[in-house]
Amino acid sequence: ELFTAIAEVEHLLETHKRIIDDLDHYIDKEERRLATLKRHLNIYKTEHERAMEDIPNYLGNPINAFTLIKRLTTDLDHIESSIKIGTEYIKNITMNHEDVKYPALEDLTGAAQALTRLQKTYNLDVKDLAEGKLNGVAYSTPMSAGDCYELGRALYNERDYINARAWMMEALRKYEEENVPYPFTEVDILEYISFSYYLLGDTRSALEWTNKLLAVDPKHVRAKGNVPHYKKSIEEEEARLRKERRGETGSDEPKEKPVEVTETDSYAKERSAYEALCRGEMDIPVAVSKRLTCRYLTENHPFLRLAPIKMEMMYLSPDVVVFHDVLSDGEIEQIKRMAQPRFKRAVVHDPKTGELVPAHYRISKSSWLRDSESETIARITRRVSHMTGLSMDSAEELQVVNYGIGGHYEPHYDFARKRENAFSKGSGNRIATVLFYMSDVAQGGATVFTELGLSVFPQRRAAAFWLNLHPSGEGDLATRHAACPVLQGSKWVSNKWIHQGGQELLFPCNLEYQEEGFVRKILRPVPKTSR
Ligand SMILES: O=C(O)CCC(=O)C(=O)O
Ligand SMILES: [Fe+2]
Repeated sequence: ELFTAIAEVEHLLETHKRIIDDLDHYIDKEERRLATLKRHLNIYKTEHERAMEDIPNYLGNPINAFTLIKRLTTDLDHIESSIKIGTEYIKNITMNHEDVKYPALEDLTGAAQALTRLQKTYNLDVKDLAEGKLNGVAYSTPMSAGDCYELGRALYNERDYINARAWMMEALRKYEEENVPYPFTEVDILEYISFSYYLLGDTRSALEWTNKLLAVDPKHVRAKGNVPHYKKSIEEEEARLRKERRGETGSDEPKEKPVEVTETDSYAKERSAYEALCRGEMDIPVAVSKRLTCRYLTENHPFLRLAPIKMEMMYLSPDVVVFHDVLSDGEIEQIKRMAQPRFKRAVVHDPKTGELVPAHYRISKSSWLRDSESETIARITRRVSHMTGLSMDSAEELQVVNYGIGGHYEPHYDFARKRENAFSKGSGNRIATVLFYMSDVAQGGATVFTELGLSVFPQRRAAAFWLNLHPSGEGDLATRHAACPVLQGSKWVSNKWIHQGGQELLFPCNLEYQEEGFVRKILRPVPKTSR
C-alpha cells in the first residue's frame, strides 16, 4: 500500500539505489546480455539522479511514481529472468535486501489507476501523458513502449478496457519507433487491443485488429480461432438491425421509455461538477462573490488582539472561511515528523457491514495526534478554538493526512448521517471542520464543494473552516465536499473535527436551518457602527 501516500513512496528511492549498485556489480562480472541490462540500468540511473535533485517534486509527479514502481516490480522480474546465466550473486536481487522496502503488484495497479483517474479528471490526453507532457509542457521522462504496455495490462486486468486500449495503442506506436528488445511482442499488443475492443462490444474493430495481428503472425492460434466467432456475431447484429429497420421490433414495449431521474443521473451530475471544480473551471455565483470580503479577526479571544488572524470569506451561506498563515513552517514539519511513522492507509465505513475498510475513492495515509503528546499539538488546538470561537471539549484528535499517487477523496459529508453514529461518542455530531493545509500543491488537489460550486486550492499554512450542521443539529447537505486527485506534488493536510458537545452555552441550538452569516455570527464581526 505504498502508493497510498507519496511520503511512503520516498522509501523506494533507497531500494532503487540498491538495485543500481547490484546491477553495476553484476555487469562487471558478466558481459553476457549486456545490451538489455545496460538499457535498464541507464533508465534507473537517470531517473534516480533526477529524483535526487528534488525528491518531493519528482515523486509528486504521478508518472514518475508509476514508472518508479514499475521499475521495482515487473521490470525487475524481467531483469531477474534475463540474467539467470549462472550467477548466484544476482539471482535474487530482491532476497538480498530484506532491510529495504519493495513495492508490490498492488502498488503498480494502484499507480496505474491513479494515472487513469488523473487523465479522466483533468481531461489529459493519453498521447501527451505518454510523451511525458502535461498541458503541452514537459512533465516527466517520456514513457517507453514497455511503460505503456505495463500500464495497459494493469488497466486491462482491472477491466478498464477503454483506457487499456488507449495505452496499448500508445505502446504499439512506441514499439514500432523504439526498436528495442522487450519481453513482449507486437502481437501481444495487438491481441490486447482486439480483446479490449471485443469486450467493449465493438466486434467490427475487434475483427479488424485481429486481422492486423494475423498479418504479422498468420499462425496465431487464438486469433485464428476468434475470427469466425467475431464474423458470426457481426452477422447476427446486422440481421437484428435489418429487422429493426423493417419495424419488426418483436415486442410490444413502447418505443420511448419515460424519462426518470435515477440515482445514476444524480451521481453523474455530481461527478461532472466535481471534475469541473477540480479543474478550476467553475465560478461561484456573482451574487455571492460580490459580497465576499477579507478582514483581520481580532475579537474571538484577547490573544487575537496581539496576533490578528487573516480571514478570507470564500462563500456565504453556508459560510466557508479560509484563515491564512495559521500554522508556522516549524509546526508543519513537526506535525509531519510525528505523524508519518504511524501512518495507516485511510479507511471508510462500509455502509453494509459497518466495518472500516480501504476504498478506491479515498487514497491517502493518515494518523492521529493527541494534545498530550506535544505542546505544539495542544497549542494548535487552542488556536483552533481562538479562530472558530468554539469549544474544544469534544474535538477529535488532529488527523494528519498525506495523499498518495493521484490521491483523492471523493464527495462526502464530514458529519455522520445515521443517528447512532452521530451520537456514538456522547459528544454529538461533527459540528465544524477545520482543514489545515500543510503543503502547497503544484497542480490539482483542490478541496471542492460540489453543491456550492466552490473550489478551494491548498495554500501552505492556511486553514479552511465551515460548519457541517444547521443550528437545529441536522446535517447541512450543502457542505458536501471532496479532495481532488493530486496531479503534481505531495499534498499534506490535517483535520480538526469539532463536535456539538461543549458548544451548548456558546452557541445555543435552535430549530432553524443554516441562516445567513452563521459562521460570521460565531466569529462576532465588528459592529456596523465601528466600520
Ligand atoms: O484534503 C482535502 O482537501 C479534504 C479532506 C477531507 O474532506 C476529509 O478528510 O474529510
Ligand atoms: Fe471531508
